[in-house]
Amino acid sequence: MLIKICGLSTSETIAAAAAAGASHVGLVHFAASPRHLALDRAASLRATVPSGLKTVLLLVDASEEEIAHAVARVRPDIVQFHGKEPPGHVARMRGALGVEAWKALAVRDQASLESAREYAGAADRILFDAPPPSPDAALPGGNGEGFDWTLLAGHRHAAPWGLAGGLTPANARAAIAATGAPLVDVSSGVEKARGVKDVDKIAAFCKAARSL
Ligand SMILES: O=C(O)c1ccccc1NCC(=O)[C@H](O)[C@H](O)COP(=O)(O)O
Repeated sequence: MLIKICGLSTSETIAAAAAAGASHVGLVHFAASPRHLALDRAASLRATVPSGLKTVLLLVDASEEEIAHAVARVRPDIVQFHGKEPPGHVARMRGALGVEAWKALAVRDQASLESAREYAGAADRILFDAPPPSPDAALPGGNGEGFDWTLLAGHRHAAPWGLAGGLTPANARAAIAATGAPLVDVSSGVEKARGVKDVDKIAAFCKAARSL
């Protein structure tokens, strides 16, 4: 089971994710987020990530120049595109930068699952996430909101994928059982306050995700 702990902002919580058996850590570079890291801070945290744990840099609707600059500064293994980036943009950046590209997509209904097919070949992984709670929400993700997982049951995926949105230590096992997700991604569900991670919740989440 692949486990991504997103929105980390201290070396202690990165170490806790590694100790708990996470496979990926996410660093958010998006000014409106309570988990936002300036590039210098993201680069210094990235340097503390143990080998074997992959670093995901999360960006939202950044320009090609901004993405190239961020990747050169932080040197992530993966860029997670969490805005409205079209397939061509994701494919171009993936080719130009030589990093893996993941695309987060909001799941509202069966049609939104089908739209993931447009990213096959462009993105290395699709993250199925909840839509933001309202059209004018400040964040497109990381809101602790879930969606109807049953939409994913039996879905024929066109690309590697993962499940995000409202996951917690208490529901991770049921979510994996319902969807067959090969990767789970959590942020709010392992926090003690908005933007502040809890090392015990990180450990509990990883234990639950590995318990099937
Ligand atoms: O975490 C943020 O602040 C954030 C900001 C802008 C876009 C995405 C963001 N987070 C994405 C994630 O942390 C996860 O990929 C996913 O949305 C799950 O979040 P959560 O429901 O909080 O577990």
